[in-house]
Amino acid sequence: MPTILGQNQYGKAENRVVKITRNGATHHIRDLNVSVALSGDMDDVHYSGSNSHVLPTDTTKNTVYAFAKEHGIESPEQFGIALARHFVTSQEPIGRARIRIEEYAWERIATSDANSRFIGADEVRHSFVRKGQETRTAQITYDGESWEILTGLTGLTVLNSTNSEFWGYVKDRYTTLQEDYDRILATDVTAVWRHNWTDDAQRPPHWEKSYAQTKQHMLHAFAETYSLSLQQTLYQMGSRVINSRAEIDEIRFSMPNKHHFRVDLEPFGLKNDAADGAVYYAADRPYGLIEATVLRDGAEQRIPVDMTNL
Ligand SMILES: O=c1[nH]c(=O)c2[nH]c(=O)[nH]c2[nH]1
Repeated sequence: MPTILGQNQYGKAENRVVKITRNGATHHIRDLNVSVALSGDMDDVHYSGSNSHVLPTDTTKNTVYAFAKEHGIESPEQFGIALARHFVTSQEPIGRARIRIEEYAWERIATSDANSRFIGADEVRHSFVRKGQETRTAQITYDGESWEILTGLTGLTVLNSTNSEFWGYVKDRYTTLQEDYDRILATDVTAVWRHNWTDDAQRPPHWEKSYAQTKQHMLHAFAETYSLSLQQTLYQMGSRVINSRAEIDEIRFSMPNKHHFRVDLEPFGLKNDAADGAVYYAADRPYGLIEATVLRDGAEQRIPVDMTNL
């Protein structure tokens, strides 16, 4: 049977880069996981094994580390842009570069008052604790002409202990779920959003500020929405981001409904009402999985449906 080569890409995945920047005794840390995928005129290496167009994946790894040293890491987006531009513009056969980045956040360990009497303040400026919060993600794609910058986060765990109801749903012969007028709403937010910056001729967004504020808008919308379903909360979070951030046209969410079931304590003669402060069983699986994209009116839907399940 004759065959032909379809879509293909290659590169080094999951390069773990930790960059320390020293400002006197105060150090700064950026901790990234960077994956490179290159594509272009790669027929020969697949059909005949000729490597004449192949920049080794080992070289792409080295480039990631060298760029961290040479250019620093101002933001995952800036770093990904520098890398993608380099691969596409320096290698004739490479027409497209996709850089995926996860960033792990760290925060400084605060000195205890007792210790600061014994050690200089400077001595603790190099100690960090990994933040238990979200992982930041980025995917940068460049075809030599235009950019697509997808930023996101995963593992942002949030919980409302009230202001959530779920009732009025379809009931068929298999429905056993009781309507609930005061439940816990908890989820691990995974989100990916697309910036409308595509053109080198225009000034890019301030990536650091944009990320921090987008996350805040999501958190505020989660906390401030009186929820009748997780779907409604998701939509409120997306709308808040689109309405508040002019640089973002599209955002996609994947949010598990982390069910908390009120425990039946009647056998022990105990009431367990939400209104009095209840005891819940936090189930880990199965979980409802609510996923949707929220778009600026008129914008095109471009974030792939499965982008949030990588
Ligand atoms: O917010 C919810 N949305 C649903 O679609 C759903 N389905 C379900 O059983 N519980 C919930 N909760």
